[in-house]
Amino acid sequence: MSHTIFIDGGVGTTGIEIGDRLAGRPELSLITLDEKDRKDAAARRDALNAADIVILCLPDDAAREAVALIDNDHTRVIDASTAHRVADGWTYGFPELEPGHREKLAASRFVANPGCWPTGFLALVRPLTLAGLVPADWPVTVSGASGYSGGGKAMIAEYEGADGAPTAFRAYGLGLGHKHVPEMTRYSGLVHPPLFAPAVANGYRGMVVEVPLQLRAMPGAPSLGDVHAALADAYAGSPLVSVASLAESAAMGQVQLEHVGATDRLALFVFGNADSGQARLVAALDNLGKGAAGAAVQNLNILAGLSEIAGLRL
Ligand SMILES: NC(=O)C1=CN([C@@H]2O[C@H](COP(=O)(O)OP(=O)(O)OC[C@H]3O[C@@H](n4cnc5c(N)ncnc54)[C@H](OP(=O)(O)O)[C@@H]3O)[C@@H](O)[C@H]2O)C=CC1
Ligand SMILES: CC(=O)N[C@@H](CCC(=O)OP(=O)(O)O)C(=O)O
Repeated sequence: MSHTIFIDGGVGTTGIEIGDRLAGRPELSLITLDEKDRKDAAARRDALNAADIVILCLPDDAAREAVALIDNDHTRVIDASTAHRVADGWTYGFPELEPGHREKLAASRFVANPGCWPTGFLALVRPLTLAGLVPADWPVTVSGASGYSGGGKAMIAEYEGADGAPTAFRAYGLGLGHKHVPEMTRYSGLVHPPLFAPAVANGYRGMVVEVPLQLRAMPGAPSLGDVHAALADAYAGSPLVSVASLAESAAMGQVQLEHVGATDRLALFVFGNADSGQARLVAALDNLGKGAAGAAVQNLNILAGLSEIAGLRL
């Protein structure tokens, strides 16, 4: 059976990455619009309604408009923007979130693809709240650095353009109202918003997301082994998410922005010091891979009942 797909915003940073992953797959047929039509509401309406599955790679307002242009009762939507991530009627597109979530996604019509930062954060924290190792009211912090393609065409131009004044590293989100915090809070199972301290590094793609934990101060003072076991159990057999052993992590001693390269993998590490009872949990991913395009294609595969990793970069 062939599935008709339309990528709205197909020539943007995320849209191009998705197109690359869908190319040459005989089970999919792609609707594309000419350059002159790609922002034309009538042309987009036709394409949106002709598709079995649409992937929205648009700014938030344009994504809301695209959903409003769909006037049939069957086109299924995967929205890569922030517009619908905590909206009623939408399923959060992180299949690994918790047991049973993949099945919920497979039966959904409207899927909101996670943000890149929440992907790393939730992968580290959700198994720990589920296991009761991190209490729901624990004050959690998440920090990290992202490649500048995380900011789309505008930030790429800022770093690569002739007038660009690229800096090696900049902290942002300093007002603590980053748009990813609501989805981090809701899907982690935490009662309070995590304190989120992001930064951009002068590299095109890749990100390192870190959750530090003062294990000795937590109820039951969980060990590094307890934390590692909960993560390893949660992702056992996962084709995309890996959890390094404590020994591997300790031997590695560092995680680079480029750790997974241009792939759709998500690599998790537990670092720490058993004597001080402190841990640094780290997720490495590609913001354009599992952080955006890889997740969108994984969700498309799940919705269409295809192999979950078809077209993905392993
Ligand atoms: N970059 C990343 O790492 C991630 C991005 N996302 C999300 O994915 C979405 C796309 O981001 P990204 O690809 O980075 O952004 P880009 O700015 O690179 O691409 C957005 C595309 O949408 C097009 N567009 C804007 N308005 C309309 C419209 N009304 N109709 C049709 N097309 C329109 C733009 O056109 P034009 O080319 O003319 O500007 C552009 O091609 C955003 O919501 C972003 O938040 C999610 C996770 C990670
Ligand atoms: C480096 C950088 O600026 N990154 C973006 C997030 C990229 C992403 O996940 O996008 P959406 O949530 O918009 O879909 C930011 O922090 O706003």
